[in-house]
Formats: sequence, structure tokens, C-alpha cells
Amino acid sequence: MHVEVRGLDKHFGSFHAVKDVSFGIQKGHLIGLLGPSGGGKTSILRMLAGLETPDSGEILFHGKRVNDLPTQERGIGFVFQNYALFKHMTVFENIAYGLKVKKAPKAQIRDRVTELVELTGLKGFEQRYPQQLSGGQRQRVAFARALAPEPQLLLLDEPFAAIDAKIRQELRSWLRELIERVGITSIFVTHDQDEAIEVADEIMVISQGRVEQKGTPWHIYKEPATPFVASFIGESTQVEHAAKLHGFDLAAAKAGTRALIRPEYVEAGRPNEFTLLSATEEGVVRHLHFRGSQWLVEVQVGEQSLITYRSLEKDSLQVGDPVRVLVHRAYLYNDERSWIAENRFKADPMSMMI
Ligand SMILES: Nc1ncnc2c1ncn2[C@@H]1O[C@H](COP(=O)(O)OP(=O)(O)OP(=O)(O)O)[C@@H](O)[C@H]1O
Repeated sequence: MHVEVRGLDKHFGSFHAVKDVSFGIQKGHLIGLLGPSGGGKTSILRMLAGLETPDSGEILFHGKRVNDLPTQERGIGFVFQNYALFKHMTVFENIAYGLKVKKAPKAQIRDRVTELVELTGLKGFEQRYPQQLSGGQRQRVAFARALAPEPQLLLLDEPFAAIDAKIRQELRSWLRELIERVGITSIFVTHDQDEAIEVADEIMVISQGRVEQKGTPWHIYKEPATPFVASFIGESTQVEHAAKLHGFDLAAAKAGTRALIRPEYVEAGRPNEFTLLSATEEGVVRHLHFRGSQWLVEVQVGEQSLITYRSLEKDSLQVGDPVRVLVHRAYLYNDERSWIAENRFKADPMSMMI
């Protein structure tokens, strides 16, 4: 189902929880609502579901306004963190529930439950009760139950929040596959950026009731539209005085312009690792953190500390080692605007010849 939201607004008393939110979701896409706690993600989901009434704005399913349609007529399936299974019902009965309420014929219910049990990898568990299942299995039952009545939109609110890290990881890829196979338009609320990046076709970053940015995970990571997005997603260090960034054309930077720099845009190493030494700055290794497949290196350049990764293949560095440092790219921002700046020594190969 194609979903369109236009100018959605919601107050709770005098608190402005959702501010002029607009977005569209293509049929069959999974969109992740990502942002800090209290940002308004759940409120947006509840309005889509008809569990909360917007102050203003429109919700369109297939181009038709559904603002006044009751929840049960919106064709929505839910999986919430606390949307518990019915304890006194077996897995089979839990999955069958929505179809029973709709008074579907018995044979149809049986066929659909069998299909979903297979789809969600729960074969053999049909007669178990929820307390006889692991957390991950219970959540899979919750998905099967939500999908049984063939909803057109699936709303997922932190569905894995209560599950251990290891199983959670498995469930993420499982969910991705499931959604692809079923081809259902889905909205997934999370405050975990790794989860959103891994699972979603598109991410919408929400903070303080507003959409900060919407785009593919790659786009959001690589080209953050606002300082909030740049600092919320991925690792970075902040440089207070952008004017000191060596090799950058900072004509547009004013006093007070700050920079965010991701570790992959910083290169730190021994002098012989650089072709143009004068393009680099002097630094010293302050900390080394072993990250399994690489080192996370903290270097000090003047007063500024920066982080970077270093491959295990290269010469190992020690704390206290002098290094040369080159910053390739920075996200700059002041009060009015934010933009991406490239180091001319990196961005323009001709300048390397100077
Ligand atoms: N029924 C309500 N009455 C009053 N305030 C509410 C109500 N529902 C939500 N709020 C407030 O609106 C704000 C947004 O809440 P919401 O649950 O939508 O945020 P969220 O981004 O989903 O956060 P979380 O990740 O913690 O669930 C919060 O400050 C919350 O306290």
C-alpha cells in the first residue's frame, strides 16, 4: 500500500509532540523511524494506526484520506514491544486470532496459519503456549499473528527492544527477508541506528517532533542534512573552530562554524604513508582501541582530538607515537546552514602537484 502523510501535527496539552510531518512510503518499502526517545516516533505511528487523532494534517492510504476511519478498518498489522501474545492460547490460536475475529471459514484459517507457521519458521511449535517459547520465537509468533489477516501496512514499534543482542541481530535479518517475501509496506520504529541502517529501505530521522532527514541509510550516513543527523548517526568528533581545518577552503565559514568529522575521513600514519607531507599536520597517538577487525585510533592535533580507523595490515602504532594527520572531509555547520567540505589536497588531484 502506498502511504502518504501531509502536514501531520499533534499536541498533548500544551506540548507540541509532532510538528508538520510529511512523508510518503512506496508500496512494499520498509521505512525506519529513527531518533532519540521522546522525539515523536510512536505518536506518528499511533496516528497512522488511528489510535490517536491528529490536530491537523492528512493521512492517505492508496491516495484516500483515512483520518476518520477506525483502526480496525485501516488494514493494519501491529507488532509492538509490549504487544503481548495471548498467554492462554497456543501458537496456532494466537496466529489464528485475527482471522477468527473476522469470522473466516475454518479451513481458510487452518491454511493461512500453516502458511505463516512455515514463513516464520515456527513449524512444530503450533501447540506450544507462549511461556514455552524463547523471546525471539514469541516475537516471530507476534509477526505471524499480525500478518495473518493480510494487512496492507505493518507497524512495528521497537519489536526487538526486549530481546538479547545476539538474537536481536538474527531477528533483524530474518525480518528483512520476511518483509521482502511478503512485500508488505512497513514502518519500523527504533532508536537503534544499527538496526535502522540494516533493516530499512529508507530512514526518517525524527527529533523533537520534526523530520530532520529522510533517505536511504547510505544517503543519511554519507550526506547528513543537519548537524543533528550528522552527530546522531555514525561516529564523529566535533571540531569547535572549523577555521583551523588545514587544506579546506573555508571562505564560507564564519566565526562559530563548527565541524563534525567521521573517523573514515581522517588518515593518521607514519610520514612515509603520505605522498604530500606538507598537506598533513603533526599529531600524536593518544589512545588505541582494538575493534576486532581494525584499530580505532585517537590522535591529538594541537588542541584537537580526532578519531580514525587503522587497518591491522598496516604497521601498528603505539600510544605516544608521532604521526601525520590528514582530514579528507568534514561536515560544517553554523546556525543557518550546514554543508559538506572536502580537503583540496584530497578532492583535487592537481593540487597534489603544487
Ligand atoms: N498520551 C500522551 N499524553 C501526553 N504526552 C504524551 C502522550 N503520548 C506521548 N506524549 C509525549 O509526546 C512526546 C513524544 O512521544 P513519543 O512516544 O511519540 O516519542 P518516541 O519518539 O516514540 O519516544 P520513545 O522512543 O521513547 O518511544 C513525549 O515527550 C511523550 O512524553
